[in-house]
Amino acid sequence: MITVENLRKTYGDFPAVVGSDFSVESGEVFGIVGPNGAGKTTTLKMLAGLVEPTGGSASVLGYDPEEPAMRRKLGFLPEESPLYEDMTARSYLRFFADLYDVPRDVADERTGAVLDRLDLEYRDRRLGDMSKGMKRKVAIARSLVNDPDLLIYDEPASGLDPLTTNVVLEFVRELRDEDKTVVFSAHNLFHVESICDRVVIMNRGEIIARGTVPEIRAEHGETTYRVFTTVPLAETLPADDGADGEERHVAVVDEMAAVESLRERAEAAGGRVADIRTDEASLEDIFLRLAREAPTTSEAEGGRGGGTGGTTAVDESEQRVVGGNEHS
Ligand SMILES: Nc1ncnc2c1ncn2[C@@H]1O[C@H](COP(=O)(O)OP(=O)(O)OP(=O)(O)O)[C@@H](O)[C@H]1O
Repeated sequence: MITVENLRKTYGDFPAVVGSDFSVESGEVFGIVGPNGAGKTTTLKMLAGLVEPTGGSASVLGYDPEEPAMRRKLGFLPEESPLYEDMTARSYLRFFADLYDVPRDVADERTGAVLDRLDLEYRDRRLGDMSKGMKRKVAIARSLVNDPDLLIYDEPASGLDPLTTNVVLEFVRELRDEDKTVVFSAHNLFHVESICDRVVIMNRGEIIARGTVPEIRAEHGETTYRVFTTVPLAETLPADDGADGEERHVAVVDEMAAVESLRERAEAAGGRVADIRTDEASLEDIFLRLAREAPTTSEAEGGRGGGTGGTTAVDESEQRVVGGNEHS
């Protein structure tokens, strides 16, 4: 559905995306995750044909993303959805239906079903009078007006309250059940961890880890073991007594060989290992460690200094949605 090879974007001499390679299979929910300024939006805009890459290639739905035909088959949700404040949700969605040549009755039914699932009432309210969460729901409905197979969502749940976040993420998960493919970005790792089939983690323009969440955890996460013994050993600390009132001591180790060593020494001291608990690193832990450790090509080249922040100038091409028209 999507193949990306050595995709790059440089703004002036600033490398926003440095040689990305990944593919997205049909029917997947694929997450691009990273902190502010990591290059997520730039990547998504290149896939949506809204930003021209500086190098490399991307194939989306079998098209070069620059081809207008591709955009007609895509649903793109920008990070900040520009909405016409004076329009009602209903008239706004019909306006987009017209642009995509979708008959109004079909569009009304399609977007109405989306808004029902997203729990949005007040469809005749002015967009300017809607809350941020309500506007986001209208923008999501807009992304589906043309019934696309592929959805590219930039931070769909950013800035929403926890309840609305859950509604939106649950909706994204359900899109997969309808054989849609979803690529979305997030800086909140919890969002990706809960709904993505596969993930790439970006930092400072580069992909620093990839795979399913369990794969990333297996490759980059440190599993630690809390080993409870019934006798004190050199590296144990006192712990609460066991349920049976038996004395307990605990040591935290990060490899099975150390667990075995504790077992042997506990037994040699007349005790035993009473319990072992495994603590798996969260995606958040892994991300923080990788981000700390990752040397960046761009840094080596002196292009991207430290820090992950930066201001994001809105590219004019974001306004293009269908064909070469300027709107939205
Ligand atoms: N049009 C532009 N002109 C110059 N620099 C840009 C432009 N767009 C993005 N950048 C820079 O490129 C880097 C990557 O930006 P991008 O918006 O892709 O990151 P992001 O991961 O989506 O961040 P955020 O989570 O804050 O949206 C940032 O340092 C940003 O300032």
